[in-house]
Amino acid sequence: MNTTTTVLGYPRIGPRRELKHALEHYWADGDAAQLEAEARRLRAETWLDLKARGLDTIPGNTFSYYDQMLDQVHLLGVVPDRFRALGLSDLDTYFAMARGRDGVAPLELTKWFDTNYHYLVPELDRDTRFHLNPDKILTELTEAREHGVDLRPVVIGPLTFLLLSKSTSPDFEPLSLLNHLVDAYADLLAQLDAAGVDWVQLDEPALVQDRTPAELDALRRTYDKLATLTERPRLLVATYFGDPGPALPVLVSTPIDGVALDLVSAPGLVEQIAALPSLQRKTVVAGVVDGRNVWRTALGDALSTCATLSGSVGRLEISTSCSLLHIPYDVEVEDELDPRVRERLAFARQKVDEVVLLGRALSESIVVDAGNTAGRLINDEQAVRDRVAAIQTGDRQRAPYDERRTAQESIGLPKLATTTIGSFPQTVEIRRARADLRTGRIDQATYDERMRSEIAEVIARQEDIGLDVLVHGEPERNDMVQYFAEQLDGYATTKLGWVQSYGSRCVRPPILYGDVSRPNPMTVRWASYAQSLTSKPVKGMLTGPVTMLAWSFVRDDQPLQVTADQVALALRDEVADLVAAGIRIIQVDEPALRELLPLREADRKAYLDWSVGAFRLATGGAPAAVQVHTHLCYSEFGAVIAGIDGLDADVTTIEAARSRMEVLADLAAVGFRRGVGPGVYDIHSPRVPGTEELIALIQAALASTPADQLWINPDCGLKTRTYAEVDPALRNLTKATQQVRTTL
Ligand SMILES: CN1c2c(nc(N)[nH]c2=O)NC[C@@H]1CNc1ccc(C(=O)N[C@@H](CCC(=O)N[C@@H](CCC(=O)N[C@@H](CCC(=O)O)C(=O)O)C(=O)O)C(=O)O)cc1
Ligand SMILES: N[C@@H](CCS)C(=O)O
Ligand SMILES: [Zn+2]
Repeated sequence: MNTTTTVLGYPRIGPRRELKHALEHYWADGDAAQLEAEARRLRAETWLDLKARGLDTIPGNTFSYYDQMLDQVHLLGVVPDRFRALGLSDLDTYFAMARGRDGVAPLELTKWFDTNYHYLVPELDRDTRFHLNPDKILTELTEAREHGVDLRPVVIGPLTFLLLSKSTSPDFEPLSLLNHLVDAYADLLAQLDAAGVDWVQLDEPALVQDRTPAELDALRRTYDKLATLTERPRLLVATYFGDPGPALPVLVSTPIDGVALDLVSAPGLVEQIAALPSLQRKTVVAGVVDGRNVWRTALGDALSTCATLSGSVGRLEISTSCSLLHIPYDVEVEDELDPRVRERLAFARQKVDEVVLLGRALSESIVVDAGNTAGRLINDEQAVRDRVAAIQTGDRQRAPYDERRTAQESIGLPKLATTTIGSFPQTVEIRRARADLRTGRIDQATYDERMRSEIAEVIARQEDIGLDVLVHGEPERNDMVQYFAEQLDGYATTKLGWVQSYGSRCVRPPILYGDVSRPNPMTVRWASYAQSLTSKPVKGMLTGPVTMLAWSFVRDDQPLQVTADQVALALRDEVADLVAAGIRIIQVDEPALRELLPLREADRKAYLDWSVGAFRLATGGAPAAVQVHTHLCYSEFGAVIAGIDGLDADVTTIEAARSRMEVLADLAAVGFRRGVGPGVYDIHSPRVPGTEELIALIQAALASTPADQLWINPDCGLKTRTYAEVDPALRNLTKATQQVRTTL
């Protein structure tokens, strides 16, 4: 059987974060030619590498200077007026939309489905018209041909584009622009056809979420129209991150040429494929290699899935389940990883090799090493599993809130208590100290001393600013997840396993490969040092179990719920140690609580049960007099309001500045009565909020939240900001709070 191979997308930040460095140079010195040359080099490197590895079809337009949704805004010519009015070059207009400029707010940044990648949200209104601008895609086609490579351009499909866009006119639904948008796609397809493109990939991940009958009808109309055009390449519609459910029969009833399906997150699709006769005339791109986790594929299982499918489809193409954007480039460079862990891993390059190997095995009937690593758990700790098995309901239950509230009065906080979320700016000096420790230029004692002096400065600054609850500033943390993973057994971390989070910002998700336990306290020495410098309360600062999983690559041999409880028990021990060290307030961050929420409503309750349960297990041992805080950010919270209440934290700080405090009304609606700190300072923007503006936000918050319940704080941690921004912003925050207090 002639089976071909492909991947749905590829990382673009560069194996050594070359694009990050080129972007940051450009933003500092404006040398566009240098940035463009580096981008061209990275694109060519990717295409040639994929070709050399033997991939049959190479995806195009997977490179982006910042984000694929932002590219689509440029492609469709829907740049909001406020950016056009700046009169900048195309490139600088693009970056202005991503980062803001001259007091103009950027597009909103939000999470891409249930991943840790952030996209920029297109803004559409009732007057929006599309003006196609396909130069980027066409130029890349030409560039690739110069290297002897033909690409399958990847663009976001029209449905997903509209469903992820934001309406900026009242009573206006972006979906009402569909007819105009489909015309623009028709024009695009004609131009790609004229450019000699064979296949184009339209990504429609929005189909794996619950869709209304009207949306399914829009789906049918869209692809009926696009697929009956005479001047077009062959159309591959890709869904990923789940099961398209009722959207699948609708989609395949249209005359599109192929469909890509994620058989890793939805293995049940294999049976559905067999039951859809129209697929016997189409190409099915079978996502059998997990594109978003790092475990080697069980090749024998994947092979038998492909063999089953081959009888039910017109043509089979082997692929990854989704774009490889979400995993690092190359495990081969990770020479410090425990070999027992490393041999179980496949990063993007190795996933491509797996896809190619599967293709050969099917086409040439060669035998592959089954590669099944199941049953070879490393760090198999019976004691950890026994402890999880022995968890009692009461372990997730603190004293009643009223009792806690009375016990916590001794902390002595005013109404409208002010605080920050934890991190202070990660300065060049802090990062350099960590790099110097890594390369041996300084020793551990010197590094520790530098961190202590940073903590002392941060404490003194907060006292001077007049904040009520202080933090130590998290200078010692390279990342809020990696820092803990480095200290927990059962977790590995990488040297170069960078994954793009947004724009030039990257993270190195740790690898949770076995049973998790905490050999030693992880934060106590920093927290107690900070507390020793002040009579004001210092918050201990931990990352919660759900976020520890969401921002890691997690073992897939047991339910997430069990792994979450293992991490929670390690954190519970840390909480106990912080309490024993005299810390009276402990924050357990769960910014990813919303992110892991299942894409379909039907799966959400079970998720919220275990995720909230894990948080409560981590915090359940805190005595009544210890105030537990949590912090959530990066999303809209409507769907998890009951979960937030369920966390039972004494104080919840939450992103709100950009949503104008709407979250408070949602919380009030579920009878939320514990402390709440809606962020009044949007830390995602370099802008310093003025005192009057902050007073207005605090007063808006007081409209739905009583003063003795309300906290005043920024939206999120300050690590990405500079002191020139943070210092005046926090001074305005305390000043605004004092003024509002006089009116209470
Ligand atoms: C809160 N967010 C986080 C998410 N996921 C996480 N895992 N962590 C998060 O904090 N998801 C949602 C959001 C996303 N937001 C951000 C915000 C900022 C960053 C970011 O700044 N990333 C840094 C890398 C951070 C890091 O790991 N730093 C290390 C290594 C620093 C480094 O690059 N060192 C250089 C040498 C530097 C020198 O010599 O001066 C080197 O090694 O070459 C550290 O501090 O030690 C980034 O640079 O992109 C990410 C997500
Ligand atoms: N404590 C962390 C939370 C970020 S979501 C910080 O302040 O950076
Ligand atoms: Zn945050």
